[in-house]
Amino acid sequence: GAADRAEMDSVAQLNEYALKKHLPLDYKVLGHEGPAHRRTFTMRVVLNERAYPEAVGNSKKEAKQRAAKNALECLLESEQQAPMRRLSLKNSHAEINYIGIVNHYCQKKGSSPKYIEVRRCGPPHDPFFYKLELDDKEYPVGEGKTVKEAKQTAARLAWNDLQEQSDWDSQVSDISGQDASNTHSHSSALASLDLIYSSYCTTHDATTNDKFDPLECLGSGGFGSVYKARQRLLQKLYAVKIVTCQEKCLREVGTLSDLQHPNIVRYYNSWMEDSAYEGDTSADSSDSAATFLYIQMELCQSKTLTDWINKKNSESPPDSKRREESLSIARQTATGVEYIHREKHIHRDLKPANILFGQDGAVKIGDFGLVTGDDDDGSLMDRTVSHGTPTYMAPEQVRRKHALLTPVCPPCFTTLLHFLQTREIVLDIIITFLLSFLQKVLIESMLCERPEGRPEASEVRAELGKLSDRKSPLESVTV
Ligand SMILES: Nc1ncnc2c1ncn2[C@@H]1O[C@H](COP(=O)(O)OP(=O)(O)OP(=O)(O)O)[C@@H](O)[C@H]1O
Repeated sequence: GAADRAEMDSVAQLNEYALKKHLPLDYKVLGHEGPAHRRTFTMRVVLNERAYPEAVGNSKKEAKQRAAKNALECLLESEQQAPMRRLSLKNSHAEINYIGIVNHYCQKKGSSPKYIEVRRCGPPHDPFFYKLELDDKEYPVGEGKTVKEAKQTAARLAWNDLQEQSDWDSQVSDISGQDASNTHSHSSALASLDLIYSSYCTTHDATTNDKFDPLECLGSGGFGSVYKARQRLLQKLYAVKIVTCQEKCLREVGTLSDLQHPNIVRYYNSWMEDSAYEGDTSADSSDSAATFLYIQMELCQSKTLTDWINKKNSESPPDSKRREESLSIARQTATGVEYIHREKHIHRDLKPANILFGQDGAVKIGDFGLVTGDDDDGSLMDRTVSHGTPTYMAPEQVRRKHALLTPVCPPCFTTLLHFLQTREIVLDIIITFLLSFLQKVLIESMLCERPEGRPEASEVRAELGKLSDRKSPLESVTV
């Protein structure tokens, strides 16, 4: 009836949406139940590598229609949650000025790119083919409806190859004549950011207002760099993370777009360029040579909790407010972790370097690159083992390496954060402060090797709340 038609429309609508946005769309059968004549099927939509809520139907067709409906509802909801825009995979090859990027690279390298027409035959509407020659090396042939488009494609393919080269970083730093490779890669990346943004924003109406001026590089991680950038229209400051797109980064974006909490770095938008999709949603994903993933986030202060701890440790005499501030940071972190767990995620790399502070000083948990779902397949140990940073791993993961922990752990307060590893806490702290009996009990319980023996993040938060109402032995002596 009408309901069926509505559901039919859902499949059609979702197909249309995916086609228009060039997003890979897949329907996964999760299982079936019951005898053959009364069998029910469970299915879910996976759109652009994102899984949507599952749906049950009396036939595969029905389950598919309902799954499409669920996905559409989620998409609609996320569209309405501006500015929390979800990852949108835009087929922006044509919008990114790869010729400009390659030119910029060549300029720095002191070499000149040559675009060579490969073959041109048939009637005038036939495509053009160009390849880029650089330093006597030829890069893959690019195709386009116009000469410009073919050259852009050739530049993109060359740019992808150039980045794959094992000596990519050193090449870029060598050409600058600077020994600090980082400095140069940063300025080069800043220029690329500017180029990419300029060309991207002038041609893509959805992001016309999102033009950014890159201001400075805030730091680099294993997968890319984070820049302070000013949105031109509103003159607002953001942090923009640019990464060569990998699974870890997509996971980070996927998670951040799900989470909205005062103690979690706020995500605003992200976009990527992926050469696997040329409007062909059935493209083989193994063929995907992703280039850049941009993640627009709230701009936090440049100092992390690591810096905070180091500063406090260097103060003499010790800061009398330290205990109070420590408890407040730990409480806010616990609140953030409680929320992450409630949303069925596990951070897996919680450590002072990944705890930032917002402009107002509030704690902001960041770097969700190792995040995992707590309903994923596999045991907790399987999912957490060999992930994270050894000093901050959960106790059961490092039980044979306790000797490592105590001396290596940053002194004082920091270990109060360890409970954050999926209820698992590592240790320490005890060294620096004269902790009250309650504090000791709390920390010891958080250090329990059995995950089930450790308190939930919510319990830790509550205990920390109680502790912050008490005066420390140190304070009672000094006051
Ligand atoms: N939203 C932000 N605001 C301000 N600075 C940030 C923000 N996000 C990250 N940074 C800073 O940028 C630097 C690089 O961060 P990034 O997340 O890329 O790497 P990482 O966490 O150091 O390493 P990896 O990604 O390899 O785990 C870090 O010093 C971090 O403090």
